[in-house]
This record gives sequence, C-alpha cells and structure tokens, in this order.
Amino acid sequence: MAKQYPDDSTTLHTDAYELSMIQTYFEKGIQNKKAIFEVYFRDMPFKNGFAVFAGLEHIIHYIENLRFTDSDIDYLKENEDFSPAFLDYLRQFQFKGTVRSAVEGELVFHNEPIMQIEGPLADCQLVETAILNIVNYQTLIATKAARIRSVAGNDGILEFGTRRAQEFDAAIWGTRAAYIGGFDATSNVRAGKLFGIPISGTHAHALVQTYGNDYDAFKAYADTHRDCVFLVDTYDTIKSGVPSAIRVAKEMGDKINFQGVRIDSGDMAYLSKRVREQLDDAGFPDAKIYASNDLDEKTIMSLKMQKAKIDVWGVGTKLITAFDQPALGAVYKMVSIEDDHGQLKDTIKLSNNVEKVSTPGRKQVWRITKKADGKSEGDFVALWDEDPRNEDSLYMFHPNYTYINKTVTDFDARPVLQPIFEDGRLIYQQPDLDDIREGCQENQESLWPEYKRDLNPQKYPVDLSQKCWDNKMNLINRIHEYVKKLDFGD
Ligand SMILES: Nc1ncnc2c1ncn2[C@@H]1O[C@H](COP(=O)(O)OP(=O)(O)OP(=O)(O)O)[C@@H](O)[C@H]1O
Ligand SMILES: O=P(O)(O)OC[C@H]1O[C@H](OP(=O)(O)OP(=O)(O)O)[C@H](O)[C@@H]1O
Ligand SMILES: O=C(O)c1cccnc1
Repeated sequence: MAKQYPDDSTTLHTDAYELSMIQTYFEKGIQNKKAIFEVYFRDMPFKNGFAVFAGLEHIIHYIENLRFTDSDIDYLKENEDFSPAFLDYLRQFQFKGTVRSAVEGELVFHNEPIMQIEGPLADCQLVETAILNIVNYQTLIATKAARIRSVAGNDGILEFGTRRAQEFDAAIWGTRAAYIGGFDATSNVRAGKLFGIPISGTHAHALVQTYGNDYDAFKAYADTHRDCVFLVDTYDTIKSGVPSAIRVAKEMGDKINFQGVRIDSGDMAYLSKRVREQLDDAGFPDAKIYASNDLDEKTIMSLKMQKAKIDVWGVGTKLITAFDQPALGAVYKMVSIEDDHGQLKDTIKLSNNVEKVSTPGRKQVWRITKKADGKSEGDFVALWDEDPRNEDSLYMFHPNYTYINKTVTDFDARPVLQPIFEDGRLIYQQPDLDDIREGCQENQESLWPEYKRDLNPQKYPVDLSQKCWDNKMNLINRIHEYVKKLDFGD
C-alpha cells in the first residue's frame, strides 16, 4: 500500500514540472535570478464583453501559507530524484516574490496582464500552477454570475450549485465568486460561515414525499419555521401544490412569514402566470414566486421575454460548472528575466498564430475613461516606466490591426494592477466581500452598453502603447534574425 502523508500544506499543489525546473535552476545556481511573469487570457469567456476578476482572496491565503512541511519534504525525498542540498533548499524556502494583481470585482479583458509575479525565478515558477488553477476557475464563475445578474435585473438570484459542483473547493470558492459577480445569496451554509455570504433556501421534494402530500408537508414545515417558501411541484403545481401552500398560509396567519412558493419543473412561463393568479386571488400579492431547474442567463432571458411571473431565480448546475465554457484558458508567461550582467531582459514566446505571441516586458494596464462622462475608452497596456497620466493625448491602436486607431484627449487613466505582496510580504488589505461585490457593479457602470450586452457585444479595445508595441516587434525581429543564423548542419 502507498505510504500515507498528512494533508498539511498546499505547497505541492503544483505540476511536477515546476519542481523539476526549480531543481535545474537550483543545481545551476540561478534560482534567485530575477524574473517577471504575467497572467492573461486570450478570449473573452462566454463571448462576454468583459470578465470579472476573482480569486485573489484564495491566492493570498495560498501564498501566505507557502512553505514545504516535513511531510512535503518526506514525500519528495521518496518520490523524486532530488539531491539532499535541493531538499534542504526547499525546506528553507520562503516566498520572496512581488505580486501585483487586478483586485477582485475588477473588470478584466483579453490579452492584458491581470496578475504579475516578480521575484526570484524559483519563487515565480513554483506558484504558476496554483495561481492559474484559482484564477481560471473563479474568474470564470464570477463572469458567468455577472451575465446572469445582467439578465435578472433587480430580481433575487440565489446560488444553488453545491450538489452539482466539481467537488468541495469548487462549490465554496465558486459560490464566493458568484456573490462577487452579483448573486444575492447561497444555499451553501459553509460558504455563509466562511465568507459571510447571506444564506438562503427553501425545501426539497423529499419533505413532501416524506409526508405523502403537499398540505401535511407544508403544515409541518410551517409549524417549525417562521420564514416559509413552499416547493409546490412535487405532484401537481396548480391543483395541489399552490392550493396547499395557500391553505397553510391562511391557517398559520401571522405565525409564519409566507414568503412564497418555488416551482422546479414544467413550463415555467405558463405555470408562474397561473400561480401568480392563484396567489393574488387568495390575497397573497406579496408572496414571491421562486423558480429553479437548469436555469442560466438564456432561460432566464427567455422566461422574462415570455413575461413569466418569476421574482427569484435559483441557479445551480449551469453557473457553478460554467456549463457552456468550462475553462477560461488563462496562461502564465515569462515576460522578463535577468541576464548574466544582472540586467532585466524582456523575453517573448513566439507562435505562428499572431494572437498567441506573448507581449514582452513588465507592463501596467491603464483603464482609460473620458473625463466628461467617466465611460471607458479602452485599456492601454504600457511598459512599466510609462505613465499615461503625464500625457495630454493618448494614441491608442489595435495591436494586430494597427489601422484601427484613435487619439484620446481629456481622459483619466487608472492602473488596474495593484500591489499585493512586496518581496514576499502581504501589503494589500482585502476589502469587505460586500464592498468587492458592490465595486463590481460600479465598475460595470463605466462600460458602454455596447460592451455589456449579453449577445455579440462589441469587442472592448485592449491596445498596446507605442513603446510596448515597438518593444514586441524589436524582439520578434531579433529572434527571427537569431533563428535565421542558426546552423545545426542539416
Ligand atoms: N417557458 C419556458 N421557456 C423556456 N425554457 C423553459 C420554460 N419552462 C421551463 N424551461 C426550461 O426548460 C428546461 C426543461 O427541463 P426538463 O426537460 O427537464 O423539463 P421538466 O419539466 O423540468 O422535467 P422534470 O420533471 O424531469 O424535471 C429547463 O432548463 C427549464 O429551466
Ligand atoms: O437545476 P439547478 O440549476 O442545478 O439547481 C439546483 C437544483 O437542485 C435541486 O434539485 P434536485 O433534483 O437535486 O433536488 P430536489 O429533490 O430538491 O429537487 C433543485 O430543485 C434544483 O432543481
Ligand atoms: O433551497 C433550495 O431551494 C435549494 C437548495 C439547493 C439546491 N436546490 C434548491
């Protein structure tokens, strides 16, 4: 039987190749060379006009606890071909990197750095896998949640996905991301405990099945709860579920707070209209109609177009699993590395696909808005030593189709990447989760409606500064020259 180890750290939550590379860096004595990596994704998730950044809370927690425990070292000793000196180095390891990041709830876009990790080469390499793991999932869910919020308007939206999520962590962190993206509450009690997210819920079909009929089940529930939402579709929504709910609500009077009923199957446009009439006619115009059953932004939009009388939407599977796009595809690329003379040299990853060529150099993303109306003109990706706030006008052009360009004046420029860790020390204080969620809504106000529509939004401009673009072209040309001169004798 394989030896058992305690699950006492997340430091080995990394791909083996990261440790293999760190081993090489260490044995060659270059583990402390200064390096800079950036995280970005290439395509907008769900073809949405914007993405909502989430994951920083978990990343901070992960980095703060980044050390190799005795059991980590024992495991590596027995399973990897590592020298005693290297194992000793890992044992002493402390993260010394500097991390800059978009903050949670910030809007982020394709082909711009959303995180930047700078520091000793080994430190930057170690955290790649976990950072991508976290950002890829949480940003995806926060974005999906924002899409659902945008069609739900001011209706209540509840996160019901835990039972369908890809295991525990996805349920917990996905719920948090959904809250950032605009959900109102979750059914996951642990997420309520850990993050202070409001918890909410109704009851399941099992309660009705236990009693064998709607009335007895609702009566029992009402006897034991103040707030009541009855699930009315177990046997027959119109003929049994709703009349039973109404009877119990009338009998209990002020003893309960009859909040409404939930429908979980059938034609929800038709049913919700009939149920609304039943509740109104019985004198319960304030009782709300909750709906659930494989909902997402498309079904919610369709139901709204059909004038369904639904007030609160419970969304599970399609939110928490990012059903229609299961991966964001964010990558972690080296943009600069110290040379043998101690100078940082920008570096690039080439590809035949122009969209896949990385953009070298340490960069900042500047969100450019017009002073007059606060609306965004686009993002301006500039080299670190540039500051558009010192300019009166800004020339912005598409990095691949340079004939698409404009000159912006009377603008404000806001840096998107914020300092989080400096030389391994946490210097960022996470805002309250409710402030993050509110900030996410406010950020969306600066976007023109053209970028926010659910279907086929306009592509938000993400432009490179002239200096950044020149730097990239120079590097591409230099590498082409170098490859041309290579002679391996064949
Ligand atoms: N009026 C409607 N317009 C568009 N979509 C709807 C409408 N009513 C329900 N839906 C959606 O259609 C799908 C119907 O699911 P399904 O075929 O499982 O039917 P069901 O009545 O829920 O059956 P079951 O009793 O097995 O749960 C769900 O995703 C639901 O949200
Ligand atoms: O449809 P989703 O968006 O994934 O939302 C969560 C679903 O989970 C519950 O169903 P389930 O059949 O698991 O249990 P139930 O007996 O309470 O209906 C609930 O009734 C929803 O239909
Ligand atoms: O509270 C509910 O109604 C609920 C919770 C989880 C999944 N589906 C429904």
